[in-house]
Amino acid sequence: MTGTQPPIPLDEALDRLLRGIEPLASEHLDTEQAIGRYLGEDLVALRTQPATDLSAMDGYALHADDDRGPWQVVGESAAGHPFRGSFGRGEAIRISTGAHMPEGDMAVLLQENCTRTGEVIALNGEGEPTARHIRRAGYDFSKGQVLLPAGTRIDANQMALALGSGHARLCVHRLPSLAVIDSGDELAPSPEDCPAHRIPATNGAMLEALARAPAGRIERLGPVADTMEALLAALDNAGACDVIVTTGGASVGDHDLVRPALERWGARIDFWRVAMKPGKPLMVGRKGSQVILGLPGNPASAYVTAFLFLLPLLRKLAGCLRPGPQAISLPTALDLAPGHARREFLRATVAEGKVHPVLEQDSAGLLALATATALIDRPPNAPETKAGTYVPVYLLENGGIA
Ligand SMILES: Nc1nc2c(c(=O)[nH]1)N[C@H]1C(S)=C(S)[C@@H](COP(=O)(O)OP(=O)(O)OC[C@H]3O[C@@H](n4cnc5c(N)ncnc54)[C@H](O)[C@@H]3O)O[C@H]1N2
Ligand code: MOO
Repeated sequence: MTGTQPPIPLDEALDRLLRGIEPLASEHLDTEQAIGRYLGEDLVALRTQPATDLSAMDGYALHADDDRGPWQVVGESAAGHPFRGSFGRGEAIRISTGAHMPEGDMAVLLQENCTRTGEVIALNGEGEPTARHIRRAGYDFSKGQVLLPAGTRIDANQMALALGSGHARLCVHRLPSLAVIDSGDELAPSPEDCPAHRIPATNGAMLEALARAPAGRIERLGPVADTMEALLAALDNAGACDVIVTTGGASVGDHDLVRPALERWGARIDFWRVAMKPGKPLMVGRKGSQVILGLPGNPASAYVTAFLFLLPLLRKLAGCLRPGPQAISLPTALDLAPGHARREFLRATVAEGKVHPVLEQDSAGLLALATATALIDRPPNAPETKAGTYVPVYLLENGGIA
């Protein structure tokens, strides 16, 4: 490929990046250690829940056809301590929330709907006994039922389901390892030691933080100098990682060496330049099974391209079923000027159900980037868009996927 080809559309670029990417191998982990991993196989219930009918309320269990009272309280079913005997009409069992219902066609009388005198309860006019307060056996899930498909991310709530359905261990995919290489002679490693001709290196740390959830091990290499030797050495050091992401040096300047360095290193460049703003000089290469993403150096360009390309790539390697960010639709709070020929991602905030583009959209602006909590997705050559019109939006929290 050559650099003279026009930028390719974003959807094509994403398709070319993700096509053929297979999830990494799976392994078995203790369920509580599987947080943040993606299921390697469907989660199938090993037990039925609830295993028997349970009371959903504190009160009294009685026969469903015996709803007038009064009743003699002849026993108790507490959570973890079922009532083992039998009882007749005119009798009731004290029952607590989560306790086993006695066998038979039962109803529950809430304790606030009766008056208790010694061992006798009577209706107090506030409500009747009802079977609605019974949680039926298996209403939640049944043994053998597929509960979550392979590729689902295990977060706190999915972990609870896995434990509840009987899984002490889970089959989950390995998380990809990532090397982050930032380059540029102007980059100062320490923000406290930064003369005027330099700027603090921010992209490496930002990309590491952004990728922390879907990546396993992350290696930071850099900032490295704008020389072929320094870039080749960094690429050699990144050799064992599943994914390498570079930032800076991706454009056409005399010191933009990432592409020639990748080619010299033996990588095949799949494509370079995507019709998006920010982020045009995005590059994708491969060496064996390794994928290399070359992101632009401007911080907003690096962030947006990492959000739209790096995170989905890592998620797909980690076994995620739907690795791309999910757009929501929100009304724009301000008029949007006619868009650019490239598909544009406006940094924005969300408040009171509306999306507000931030005023500074320059791709080098750190302050505007730090203000943003969302991206507005503007199609190529978008017409002027009036305030109140619904536009597609990606929320930045959780990589836009939660
Ligand atoms: N003649 C042209 N010039 C440029 C074009 C073009 O098409 N023709 N594209 C522009 C676009 S779009 C972008 S985006 C930038 C991207 O350039 P590079 O990827 O080569 O990035 P650098 O030149 O190395 O840096 C750009 C900017 O970002 C700062 N930077 C870089 N790395 C970091 C870092 N780790 N932490 C903080 N800041 C970083 C760097 O100092 C520069 O200010 O190219 C345009 N030019
Ligand atoms: O399109 Mo570049 O990524 O902003 O400045």
